[in-house]
Amino acid sequence: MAAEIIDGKAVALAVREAVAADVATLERPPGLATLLVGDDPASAIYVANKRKQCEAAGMRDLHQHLPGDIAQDELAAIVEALNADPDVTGILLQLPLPDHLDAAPLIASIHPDKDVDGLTEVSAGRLVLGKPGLRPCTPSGVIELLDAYGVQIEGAEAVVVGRSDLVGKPQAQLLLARNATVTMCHSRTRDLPSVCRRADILVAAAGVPRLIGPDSVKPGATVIDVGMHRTDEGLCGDVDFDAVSEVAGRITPVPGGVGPMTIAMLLRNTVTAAQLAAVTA
Ligand SMILES: NC(=O)C1=CN([C@@H]2O[C@H](COP(=O)(O)OP(=O)(O)OC[C@H]3O[C@@H](n4cnc5c(N)ncnc54)[C@H](OP(=O)(O)O)[C@@H]3O)[C@@H](O)[C@H]2O)C=CC1
Ligand SMILES: Nc1nc(=O)c2c([nH]1)NC[C@@H]1CN(c3ccc(C(=O)N[C@@H](CCC(=O)O)C(=O)O)cc3)C=[N+]21
Repeated sequence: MAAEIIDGKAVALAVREAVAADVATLERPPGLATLLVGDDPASAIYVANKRKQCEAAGMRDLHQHLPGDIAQDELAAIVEALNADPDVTGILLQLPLPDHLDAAPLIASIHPDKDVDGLTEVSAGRLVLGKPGLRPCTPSGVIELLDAYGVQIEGAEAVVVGRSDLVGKPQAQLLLARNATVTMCHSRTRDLPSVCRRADILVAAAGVPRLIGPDSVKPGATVIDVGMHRTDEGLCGDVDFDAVSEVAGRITPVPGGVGPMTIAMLLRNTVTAAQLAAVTA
């Protein structure tokens, strides 16, 4: 039995329509400041998509394309100016940055109520403590997909492969907050396939092309592929899609799975940030 394909494009479209409806009820359109430093081609495509969808949802696109040789203190000053600017609802610093820049202090300096990527220390703390706040886009998009397909999270065995600050760690926290039994795997995990086979919900975010094969999947499990790799044959994920589809109950494709959700949740977060700003104004 082939697995049901989880259609991230369709769910993302529904989220964006709901966001546009929420934007229409706000007094002022939210403004999203995307910062793209340098000319990484993949980042340029992502940021272009974010900007296009931001405008389509009725929000203001406050993009800045900065030179690849910008100094750390210049970039820090731009973030500070955006923090202070009431027209700026959300700030997104596209990663990775060029090698001479240190991303950590820049991310840390983003005002937590404008942190639409959910990457600041305050946002991470709010997530862990179960307080309202802005959640990282990719893992919250994964939760949205699970909900859209009626996958039961409460009580489920969830295994997350990867423990990055951007994806794996917040993914585990979000699943835990929904009462899954969560296991986190990483590069030092002994016998990854046997741990993965416990999963009712398996989230692959290791950044290793086709790391997850059919021997790592319990029959009927829901498999979510966060990985994104450009190969000569096109895009692929961290999951061996063709082989795993024969075992899994549901599976996300790459492209058309988690990727579109990341952008939809960024727009959702921008509306949430506008609402947070309205409360504190
Ligand atoms: N679709 C989307 O919207 C997005 C997709 N991505 C994609 O998701 C993937 C992961 O991204 P990100 O979290 O930023 O990546 P990172 O490289 O920051 O983290 C990778 C994690 O996977 C672990 N890992 C690496 N190799 C293995 C292995 N062989 N077995 C088990 N664990 C392993 C690492 O372990 P350790 O900690 O021990 O080093 C690390 O925790 C990438 O392909 C990225 O392109 C990322 C963001 C958004
Ligand atoms: N500060 C920051 N926040 C991020 O959220 C962030 C980042 N930096 N750096 C890089 C990763 C990667 N990322 C993706 C966004 C959209 C798609 C996406 O739309 N993917 C489409 C395909 C796009 C294509 O064809 O290239 C899909 O999977 O269908 C993928 C990956 C966000 N990231």
